[in-house]
Amino acid sequence: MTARGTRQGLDAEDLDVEEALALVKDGNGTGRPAGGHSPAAREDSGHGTPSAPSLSSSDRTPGSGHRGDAAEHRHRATSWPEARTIAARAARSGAARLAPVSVTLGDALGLVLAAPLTALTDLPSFDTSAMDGWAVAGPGPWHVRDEGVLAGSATPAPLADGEAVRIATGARIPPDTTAVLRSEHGRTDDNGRLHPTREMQHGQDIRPRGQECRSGDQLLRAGAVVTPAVLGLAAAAGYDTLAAVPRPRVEVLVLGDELLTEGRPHDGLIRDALGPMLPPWLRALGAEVVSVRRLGDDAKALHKAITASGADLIVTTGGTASGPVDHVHPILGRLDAELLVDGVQVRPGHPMLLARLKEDQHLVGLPGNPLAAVSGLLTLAEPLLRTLAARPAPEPYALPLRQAAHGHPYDTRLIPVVLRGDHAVPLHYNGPAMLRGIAAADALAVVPPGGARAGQETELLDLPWATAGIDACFT
Ligand SMILES: Nc1nc2c(c(=O)[nH]1)N[C@H]1C(S)=C(S)[C@@H](COP(=O)(O)OP(=O)(O)OC[C@H]3O[C@@H](n4cnc5c(N)ncnc54)[C@H](O)[C@@H]3O)O[C@H]1N2
Ligand code: MOO
Repeated sequence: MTARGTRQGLDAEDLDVEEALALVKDGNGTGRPAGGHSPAAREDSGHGTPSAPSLSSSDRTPGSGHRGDAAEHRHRATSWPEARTIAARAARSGAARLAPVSVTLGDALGLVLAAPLTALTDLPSFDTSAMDGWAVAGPGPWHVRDEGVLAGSATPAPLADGEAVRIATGARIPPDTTAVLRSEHGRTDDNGRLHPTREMQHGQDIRPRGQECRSGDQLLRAGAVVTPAVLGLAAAAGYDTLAAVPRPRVEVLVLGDELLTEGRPHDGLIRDALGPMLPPWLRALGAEVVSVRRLGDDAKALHKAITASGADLIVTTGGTASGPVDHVHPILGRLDAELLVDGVQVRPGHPMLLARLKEDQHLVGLPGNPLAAVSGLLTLAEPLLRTLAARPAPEPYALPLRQAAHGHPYDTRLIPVVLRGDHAVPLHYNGPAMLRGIAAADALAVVPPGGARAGQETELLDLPWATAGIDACFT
């Protein structure tokens, strides 16, 4: 590690917990192309502060003989915005579209309506009292009937002029009622006659039948997201089931012989971070995760799992690069898959890929480094799943950065940030193998090639739970 790298490590450890998780103390200025650092210094760049561009190993060593590979990769790699567009477009092709299903209200939350929500009844479906009090006929004083009218009761007898009846909010209005007098606005005299204590308007506090809608009115358009409020409206309007776009079915295949599913890392083995992280994140992106399988680095098992899968989307983790046990590319080749995206000009995560396996089945290959996998998830899986689920694209938004963020010379960088006031504050620990930054983040900042100055408006990708809360997005 360079002196700079060591210094940054100490800086980070010297911060108190809040600061260490939150704020970048940077000013390093190492956003320069390869050549100025030893590879060891560049690897994770001192606790992953945004000080150095995450150049791939072949980029790092000019004249090492790998230069051609890097240039070739960059040539093939898709720009970050284009990769997202391609992923969304892949889901739009006719065969990929998911046929609408009929789901009970209990299962519809978060889905998108496949048909307009049309009222099956007038709302309210009968003239109803808006208040507790008396239904009255004509101007007061009134003679009050003995029996009152409660919500849910059958049609009450008509009122004669000068007559009143006790009525509850939501109860049917007796025929010939002219107004409802609120209980706090009526006084009964010694003879038991009811007097108004305020001036009254004709029809006051009566909700007439059809005030909100008539049977057949369109309440919501196809494409509306089913929120809790939509469930309430649908029930009120007479629905038991809804026609909705189903959640895309996703199968996760976790690759890597080095992965442990419990205990502490030991003997060169590490914990699988993606198995626990991806399923709930995919659900928050609208997917139904049908299975999570750990396949090790077994090419045959991977081939079999892909060919046997009936999922709309297969997500693999690891094995995207060109190491001896990186099987994803060779197997996609054997399967004659169409590589729609083969590498993206983004850091971390540039080896990510998107392939069409069948007309209605895609595969997103996430790199194994955990933050690189997050990058792939948001770059390729998010637009694909969102489009398959017919969800609306989030409105793009930007905030100024509190501190400068060093960019990669050619590629987009995604950097975890917290939102403080009207600024985005870049976080430490944003190296490709690190989750410490993203675990404390509210969003990812999209830093353009060349970096962003302090105060520069920077596009943000929200993390679903940061805005909606943890329960709202994992239904
Ligand atoms: N010669 C090159 N080597 C590498 C390049 C390159 O361009 N040329 N790119 C590097 C980058 S950038 C990334 S990212 C990785 C992508 O690697 P793979 O997708 O093939 O992933 P693996 O090699 O299987 O794993 C990489 C790294 O991540 C760890 N890992 C894998 N799965 C998990 C998991 N489920 N939970 C936690 N950690 C995981 C794995 O142990 C490795 O440390 O390639 C670079 N190499
Ligand atoms: O930096 Mo790699 O791009 O870790 O994914």
